[in-house]
Amino acid sequence: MPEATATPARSHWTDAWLAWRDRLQASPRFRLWAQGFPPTRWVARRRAAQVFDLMAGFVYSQVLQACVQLRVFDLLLAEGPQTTEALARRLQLPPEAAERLLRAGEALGLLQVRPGTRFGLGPLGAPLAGNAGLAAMVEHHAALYRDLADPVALLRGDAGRGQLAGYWPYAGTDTPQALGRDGVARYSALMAASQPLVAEQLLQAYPLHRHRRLLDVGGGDGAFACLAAAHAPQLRVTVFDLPGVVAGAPARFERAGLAARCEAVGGDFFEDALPPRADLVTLLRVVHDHDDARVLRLLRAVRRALLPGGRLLLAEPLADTPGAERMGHAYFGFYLWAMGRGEPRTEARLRELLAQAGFTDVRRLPTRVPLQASVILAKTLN
Ligand SMILES: C[S@@+](CC[C@H](N)C(=O)[O-])C[C@H]1O[C@@H](n2cnc3c(N)ncnc32)[C@H](O)[C@@H]1O
Repeated sequence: MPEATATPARSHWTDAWLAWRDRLQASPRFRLWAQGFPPTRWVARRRAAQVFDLMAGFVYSQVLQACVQLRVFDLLLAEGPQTTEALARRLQLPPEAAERLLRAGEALGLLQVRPGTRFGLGPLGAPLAGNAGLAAMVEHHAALYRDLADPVALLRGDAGRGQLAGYWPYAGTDTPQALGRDGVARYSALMAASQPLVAEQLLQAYPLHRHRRLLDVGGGDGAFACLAAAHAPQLRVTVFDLPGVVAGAPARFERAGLAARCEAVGGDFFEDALPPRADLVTLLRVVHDHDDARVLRLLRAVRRALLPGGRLLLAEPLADTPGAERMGHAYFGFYLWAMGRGEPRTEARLRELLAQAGFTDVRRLPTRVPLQASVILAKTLN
């Protein structure tokens, strides 16, 4: 391996103070003292619990995975609290194994012990019950979990093409148009199931009633197109995505009774012209999948597709979102690395890219749960 040429690190006036603080916090004697000293005791306990949670988080995720795969939350919502024995029979688990899972779920707030030694939904399990989008998200993490088994190999690129890269095949090819329906079916179903989580944030943040023609770029097989058309009865909607993906859209439009106002166009948004004359373009969970050069190409194509003064709505989880900091660089940073393309971006970085692509009046619109999606609105100059 060629030796990396290291740039000498610049020093800063805080270095000496921070080095002293680091040495202090790393010292076992100081830790013992801080754990016993009343004013610092609570900080020491909280830090210890935070470190433990980082260490054990992968176990918690797999407890959740087991509950979702076994449909524990759906069952408890439909049938109410149940004893361990009854649940063991329903889940087809040995009673001791069911007890282990249920107690773990209780400790994580997913389940709750109810009177009569029965288990019911806990405060974190209840929102998952009956939520097909969240369940699909949790289940597809099985692929990422396998890729993360050796995180250093993943970072060094020694692990080869991983499971997640296979899940999102467009991220590993320069000819995504060639992907057939089979290759895109799994992720398209996941996106359709989880799209309401994004749409509910976006439609609350930005009413669509002032627009006439919406183009949903990278819009999958039309899940958002349907939600938007149902939300705004005056709107005509075109969904643009890879041919293998949009092939499923007409049937969705028919089922929703929206075929008269919704249409689907297949193509590669890096190579093909986008359908013109939209007064609103949406890019939902699309930009973070691609590197800066591709994003610029896409944004310029979007600008060309918009009528003068048209708007772009970009919705995706942003890095450095207050209150959801871990979601950006930690979760999406590793997720997209395993996928093989893309990166989480801050609002500031997206603003730069939008300005370079010829957009103006860029605003972040408040959303109720920015963890699910942040929304950025921009206007075309021409
Ligand atoms: C993460 S999914 C988001 C789907 C949808 N917007 C949603 O939020 O449910 C990204 C979408 O971009 C599409 N896509 C990726 N590369 C593309 C390309 N070069 N041309 C057209 N669509 C592409 C994918 O097929 C996929 O449907």
